[in-house]
Amino acid sequence: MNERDAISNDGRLDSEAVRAHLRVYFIMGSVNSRRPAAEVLTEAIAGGVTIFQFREKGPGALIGEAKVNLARELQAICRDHGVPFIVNDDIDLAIQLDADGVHVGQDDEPARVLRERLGSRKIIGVSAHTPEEVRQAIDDGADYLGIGPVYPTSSKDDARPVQGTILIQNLRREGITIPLVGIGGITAANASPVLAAGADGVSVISAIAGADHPQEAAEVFAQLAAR
Ligand SMILES: Cc1ncc(COP(=O)(O)OP(=O)(O)O)c(N)n1
Ligand SMILES: Cc1ncsc1CCOP(=O)(O)O
Ligand SMILES: [Mg+2]
Repeated sequence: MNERDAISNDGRLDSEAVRAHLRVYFIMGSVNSRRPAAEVLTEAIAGGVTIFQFREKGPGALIGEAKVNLARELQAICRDHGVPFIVNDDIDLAIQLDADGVHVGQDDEPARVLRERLGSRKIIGVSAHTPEEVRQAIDDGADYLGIGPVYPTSSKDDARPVQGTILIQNLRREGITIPLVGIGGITAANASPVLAAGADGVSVISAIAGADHPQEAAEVFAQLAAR
């Protein structure tokens, strides 16, 4: 991530820069693609991915040194292209790699604790599924939210019930302005209602990682999210 991009003069993250980075939020680990993750990520970034989350999770996921090595490889690609590199769940890995931020869910460490550990210059994203979880995450100092699953997904075994775009819509109607993305089953064909509901971007795994042409897939999301 370009430092000047998201850090304001007082050293805090600039919320509008975070919002801009959320437009095309690509998430991937080694299990999400039949091709090498580095190839897929490079192509996806060429297509317009604006932020990347390393999510090494699920059956067959790498562990130990192999996981760290893949994370380093993907982080280097992100760095070369000015794309923020976010680590899912594994806070120690994020600290070890000096990643740009972390994404955590409701079963992970709360944002308030993570802020203590990571400081003000790192991006902290939190998954939220209810208005209460949204309020708590904001109080705890989250920089952005991941709201979903919007549509059915086969990329997360323990996903919560599908909720459509209603929570996103309601949050915006209530005047909640925190940067947020929709996640879960989002494709080029169904992304528009998520953005129309008030999401700043769409977060996807399979629609890019599983695409025959990740660059073209990312280009379509980038066009839809360009506003
Ligand atoms: C952008 C974004 N939103 C939501 C999630 C889901 O996080 P979580 O609920 O912690 O589930 P896992 O991804 O850890 O299985 C996410 N990863 N990214
Ligand atoms: C990580 C996560 N959190 C809620 S749904 C989901 C999976 C999204 O993957 P896909 O874009 O393939 O549905
Ligand atoms: Mg998690």
